[in-house]
Amino acid sequence: MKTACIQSDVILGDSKANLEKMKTQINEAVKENVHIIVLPELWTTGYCLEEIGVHTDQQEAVISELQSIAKSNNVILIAGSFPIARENGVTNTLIVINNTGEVVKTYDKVHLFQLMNEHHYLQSGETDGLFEIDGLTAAGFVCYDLRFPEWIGAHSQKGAKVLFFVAEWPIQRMNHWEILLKARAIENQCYVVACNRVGKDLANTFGGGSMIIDPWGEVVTKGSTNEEIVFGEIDPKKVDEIRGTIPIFEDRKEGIYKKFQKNN
Ligand SMILES: NC(=O)CCC(=O)C(=O)O
Repeated sequence: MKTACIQSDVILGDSKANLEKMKTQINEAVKENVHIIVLPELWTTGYCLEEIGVHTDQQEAVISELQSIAKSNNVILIAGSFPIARENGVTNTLIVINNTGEVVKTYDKVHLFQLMNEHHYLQSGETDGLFEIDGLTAAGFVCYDLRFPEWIGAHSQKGAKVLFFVAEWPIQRMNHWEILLKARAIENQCYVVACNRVGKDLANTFGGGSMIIDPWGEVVTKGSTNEEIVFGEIDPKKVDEIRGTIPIFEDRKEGIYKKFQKNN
């Protein structure tokens, strides 16, 4: 499955301009016959959290345009995350669109990142990130979720073979980004596909470095710190091969873990 991560820069608070730019980049990716395209976290608005409520109205039109793009190009979009207005506030929501243009998954970021003030402006999600694409079980997460291995692991234990991460991850913690992505691939014996933005906002410079990592922890492809499209292949058979070689899911000792948690 040929996969592309579009690690774009983001114009702060300008959904229309960001969509126009993203459409051009999606067209470029489509020319390379990709199966799956992954976009970054909050790429329509960036982290303009103080005024995020003003931008939520425009997201429905953007998502509907992406649905048409997915359908007309026969491509799956792990469409990044969007600020979505809910009853209790605004969530940072990952959207997955299949190749017939249907929204097949919405996942609200569960772990809000205090260092970037998300907890002051956003509501956290409470539901899982599992979905199916072309008969393959996958899971999607948003940025800081990467630091929570129990949460990611719960998804591989439910059958996920590919883990998608969409991010706005600052450049000063790129060593964490790379090590954590590799660790999540190895410990879950999953492909990891991670798309991070580049460029700056008022508070941060973002590091790009989008990656595809195979279930053995080998880097299939890695982006630079510049705007670019990062391409790589996912081979789901490799997941089964590696799980057959070192059967960590069979060897788990669920009873012992539960006993320890209960007694402490
Ligand atoms: N947008 C985010 O969630 C950033 C997470 C991050 O930078 C980290 O170090 O974790």
